[in-house]
Amino acid sequence: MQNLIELKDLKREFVITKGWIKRKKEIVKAVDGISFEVKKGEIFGLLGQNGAGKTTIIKMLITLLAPSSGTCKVLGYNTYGEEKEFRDKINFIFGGEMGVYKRLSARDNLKYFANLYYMDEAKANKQIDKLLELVDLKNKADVLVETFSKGMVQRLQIARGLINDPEIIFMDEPTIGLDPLGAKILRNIIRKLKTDGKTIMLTTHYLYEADELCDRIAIINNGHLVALGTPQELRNIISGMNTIEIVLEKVTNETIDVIEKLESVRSVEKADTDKGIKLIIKYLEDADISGNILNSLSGLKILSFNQKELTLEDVYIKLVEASR
Ligand SMILES: Nc1ncnc2c1ncn2[C@@H]1O[C@H](COP(=O)(O)OP(=O)(O)OP(=O)(O)O)[C@@H](O)[C@H]1O
Repeated sequence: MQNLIELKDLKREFVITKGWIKRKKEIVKAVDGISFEVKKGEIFGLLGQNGAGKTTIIKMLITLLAPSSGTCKVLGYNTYGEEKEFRDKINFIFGGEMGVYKRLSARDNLKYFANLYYMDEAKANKQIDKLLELVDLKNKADVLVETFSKGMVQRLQIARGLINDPEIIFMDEPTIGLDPLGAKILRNIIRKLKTDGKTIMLTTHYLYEADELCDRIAIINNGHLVALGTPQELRNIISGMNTIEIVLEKVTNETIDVIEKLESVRSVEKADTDKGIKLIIKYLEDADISGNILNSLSGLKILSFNQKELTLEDVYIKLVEASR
């Protein structure tokens, strides 16, 4: 499959000044030697904590920021120096940002952005109708954006980002600040874009969202690539451990000792919760251990028993902690 994005040993530094009296210069290595490729038609996720370097990567890809060194190519062109060759074939959507005009209607906003691309009027009108339909704003097309909910504004931003029918769409936290339903609608639109053949790179803090949407995920920490793969491949990196969560009315330390000593159990954590005392038991994946655990709890009142599969969150926390 064709690579539409290529990063090779990409770096970006910022010089910041610190201190009031003794002003001192410091170098921040926002992106510190990152390499990966994104294939045509992929939904590729960048995941990482605040300050990991995600936005800096996106900004270099969309030509807003020059790299300090390394290769940063989009559609085969260098993002710095050859930006004119591909700028009209990409677009970006920043979550939570007001990239649309509140005093205009949805349709007039899109007409304005179509004009910036010198689109022919008939072609623009056709594209606008198609996009309003895609983001489910057809009924609100001629209503002022100032009356829109956050979810509607964000859907309009998606339409704005698609006005030039880009091959690649970059999205920086597209669902930030949306309620669960609004976020779900947006995720469905992103999926639809993939089926229409678009390539999408997005950043998100929501692990569930990355797991649900992305074909592949890059986990970034402190400007470094910590892991890269499909959600399943990432889960496999730390596979080998499963979790059972049990909530009990009460439990003694002796009982916890007994569970800890069971073969295959690797750790037992105790937490006081509103619902009772929760035991979080980590054990080797292949072991069939629930029967032994239940035996050691005989006579105790079990309020809930939950066998949990490994989530992307477990992987993320483990990898980010290991990379510190
Ligand atoms: N213009 C700038 N000047 C100085 N430092 C910057 C600048 N832009 C980013 N940084 C620093 O670079 C690092 C990476 O920032 P970046 O915004 O890329 O992180 P992020 O992963 O997108 O974080 P968030 O999830 O909070 O948006 C941070 O330490 C940040 O403070």
